[in-house]
Amino acid sequence: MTDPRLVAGVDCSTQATKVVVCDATTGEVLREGRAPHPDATQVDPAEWWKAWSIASDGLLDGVSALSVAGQQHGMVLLDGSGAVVHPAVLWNDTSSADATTDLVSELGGPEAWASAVGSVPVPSFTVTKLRWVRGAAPDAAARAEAVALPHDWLTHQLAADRSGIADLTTDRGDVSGTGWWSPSTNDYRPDLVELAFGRSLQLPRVAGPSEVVGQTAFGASLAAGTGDNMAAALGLDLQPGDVAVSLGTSGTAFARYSSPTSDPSGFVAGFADATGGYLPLVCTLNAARVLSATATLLGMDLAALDEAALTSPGSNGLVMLPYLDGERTPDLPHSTGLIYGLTRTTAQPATMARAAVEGMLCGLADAVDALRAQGIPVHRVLLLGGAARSRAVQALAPALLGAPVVLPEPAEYVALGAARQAAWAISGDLPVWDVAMSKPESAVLTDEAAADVRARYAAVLSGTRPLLASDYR
Ligand SMILES: Nc1ncnc2c1ncn2[C@@H]1O[C@H](COP(=O)(O)OP(=O)(O)O)[C@@H](O)[C@H]1O
Ligand SMILES: O=C(CO)[C@@H](O)[C@H](O)COP(=O)(O)O
Repeated sequence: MTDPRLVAGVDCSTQATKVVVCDATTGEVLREGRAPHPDATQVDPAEWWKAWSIASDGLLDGVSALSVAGQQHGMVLLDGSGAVVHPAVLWNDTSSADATTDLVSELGGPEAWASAVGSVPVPSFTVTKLRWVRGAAPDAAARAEAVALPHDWLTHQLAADRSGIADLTTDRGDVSGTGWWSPSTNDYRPDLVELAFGRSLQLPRVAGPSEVVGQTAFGASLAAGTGDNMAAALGLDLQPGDVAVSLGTSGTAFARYSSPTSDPSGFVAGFADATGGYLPLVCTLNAARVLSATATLLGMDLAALDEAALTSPGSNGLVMLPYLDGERTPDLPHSTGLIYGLTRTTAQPATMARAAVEGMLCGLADAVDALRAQGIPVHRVLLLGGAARSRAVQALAPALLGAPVVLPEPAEYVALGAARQAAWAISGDLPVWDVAMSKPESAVLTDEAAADVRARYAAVLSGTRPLLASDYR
């Protein structure tokens, strides 16, 4: 028996699957589970199914509707029977860097892409992975009949009432990160699939924002689902003037917007949201894991790193370019991290801890500035994701981001947004769920000191850009 008061949301993100079961009217979280994913940039989707099974174990009794949000962009290639033909290539896999350069130029350059699909592809975009797989795994490519995103695939696995790949579905939000769908025309560009892959593929049907797209074996209705950032926007109920800065595996800055954007510089991706609107977004490859890697380097845990960064009187000119996994924004897929400004004074664990927090936040400060440059109002920043739990991040963010910062109560906002979409799908109304907010730690940087930190970061980036762009291939 299902209970219309119980809805579930799933976040199949990079590092883990998280599941929440909520009260459909209030959004109160009643049950919660999570399970980790392998630490890799190419992952067998069966691992997501395994993680979902563990994370949802014992939680689903009575759930009447379910929605899946997923990490954006991952390429899941399926054969005619729906079997996976190659490990999913994730958003943070940079193997398609050369394919990206070729594809961007073949269509006529960044302007042509921005005008066709609202975004200039970087190696995260699915379209570049399609081109890459042709050369890297020709046998798998030859068997492929359909291409799906992580949330499309998991939704398809959960739907007990589908007969094959022709029944695959996606939504506007997630499909807007493929590079073959235009948010401004709401249409696929099959010619771009052919440009990348050399032939056509079955593409999922784009479901409406509050549509029911199937039924699970346990009797719940399946909502359309969406990309993880679009789901976070729903979970936070972002309003005009709100910018979310999410510090998870990726660093993202995004806002809901009433019209499509198109940034030929490639900084701002012109995505769609999960409600029928738009979600301009800037994404960096390096966020929370910059802090965990620095903690490992310094032989500290995250709490000690935090304490050290807060007690340091400043970074004293020590700059960390935090491109530990290559970087997406700026577009430097082959780059590595860089520490600049070592002296006997700055060669201290606390200074290094401070430089790591500052470096990560400077990347996001550039992201927020890029949204401003697109005309998006930034009245306040909502800080979320794993690394927003860091007290040092909370204290440094307002001055570095140049905006008042609020902290939504720690919660799984992607999974919550998916659950809210599930409630919408079965009731026909998008419920209003309260999000409790608090103020961050008192600021430890003056605006002047923050401007200095950002100027040094910008100078090190521009001075070393040629080296970062070409080295370490
Ligand atoms: N107090 C903290 N300080 C810094 N990083 C943290 C803290 N708590 C969790 N994290 C980091 O947050 C990350 C997970 O964040 P999350 O938003 O769940 O990521 P994702 O959605 O990409 O899986 C992990 O890398 C973890 O180390
Ligand atoms: O690629 C993007 C956004 O364009 C990433 O934000 C992914 O959607 C992965 O998100 P997390 O796992 O870091 O939440």
